[in-house]
Amino acid sequence: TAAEQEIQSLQEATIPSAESLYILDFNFSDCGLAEDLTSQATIRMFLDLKLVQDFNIDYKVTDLCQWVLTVRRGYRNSVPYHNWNHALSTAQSMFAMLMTIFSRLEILALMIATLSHDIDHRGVSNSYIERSQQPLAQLYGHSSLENHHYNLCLFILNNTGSQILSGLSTEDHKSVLHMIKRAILATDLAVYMERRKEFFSLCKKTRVSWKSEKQRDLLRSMLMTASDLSAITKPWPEQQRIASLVATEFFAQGDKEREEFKIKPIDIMDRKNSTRLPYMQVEYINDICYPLYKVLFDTCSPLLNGCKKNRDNWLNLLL
Ligand SMILES: C=CCCOc1ncc(C(=C)O)cc1-c1nc2c(CC)[n+](C3CN(CC)C3)[nH]c2c(=O)[nH]1
Ligand SMILES: [Zn+2]
Repeated sequence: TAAEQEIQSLQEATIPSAESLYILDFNFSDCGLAEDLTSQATIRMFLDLKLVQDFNIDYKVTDLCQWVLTVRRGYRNSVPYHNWNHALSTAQSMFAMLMTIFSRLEILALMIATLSHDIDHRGVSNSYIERSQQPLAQLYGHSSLENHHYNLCLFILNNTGSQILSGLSTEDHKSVLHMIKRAILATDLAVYMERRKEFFSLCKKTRVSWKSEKQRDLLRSMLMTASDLSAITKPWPEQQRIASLVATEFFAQGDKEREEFKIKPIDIMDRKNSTRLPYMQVEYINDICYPLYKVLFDTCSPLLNGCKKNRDNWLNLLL
């Protein structure tokens, strides 16, 4: 079949180096990459993080190739923003950020979680799903989308031919699945806004030893959000391209909320507010994004600088 063909050619492909794919750059943008190169870039990240050798992931016998292609196919390219490109750029931010602070097993969990964290996203938010009483809402209640993304991620990991965790000991397997679940559920912004208070107060302490599992779990969760929102740190032209994708998706949800629920959508999803977009963006950056990058990278770092520059770029549209 075409799918088998695709796996075959990915298996046989010579995977380009990280440098030639620019996946170590914080300015990385996936919009230039052809589809098959996005799968190869994913394989390259697993190879360079030594995940394939450390966890003897079956690479030649398709497992990793099939897993990557199955995850990629799990995203809907009909959705303007929450599609495979978003998953890849989220994983690429994590890849670029992964500090030596993390163990091999944590790196494995974070790379699988970033790539799988929005799988089968429908282009609508949790609140829309809860209000429309979709089966997902009955099934999961809160963080319904994130629970769904995790369950699909688990399903693919258990599928014959894409069991990239089959080489792990029972104990490692158990803890990596736990870390993946925590990491994917952490991408619900409501969860992030709640847990970041604790993280910010922790970081205020002069010396923080990221030794306790509880603190490491918190740091992994914060890095998931920092990766998930990393589009806000990209160079201005890329930022504007992404803004129109996000607007397309958000305004479509707003239209549906007006039509189906006869309610006024929240500002960011109301196309009637599109003139206030720069203002809403400055708010979004100030309230949600900037505080996280500031604390995470208090020294001047590409992500913090990128985010700061874009706040000024949006401010300029206001003046
Ligand atoms: C209509 C929106 C177009 C502009 O919006 C954007 N354009 C570009 C980027 C980017 C480059 O990351 C990001 C955004 C952008 N993204 C937003 C998100 C999703 C992470 N949220 C959540 C949803 N929840 C509300 C309860 C908070 N608010 C946002 C916002 O105001 N702007
Ligand atoms: Zn996401």
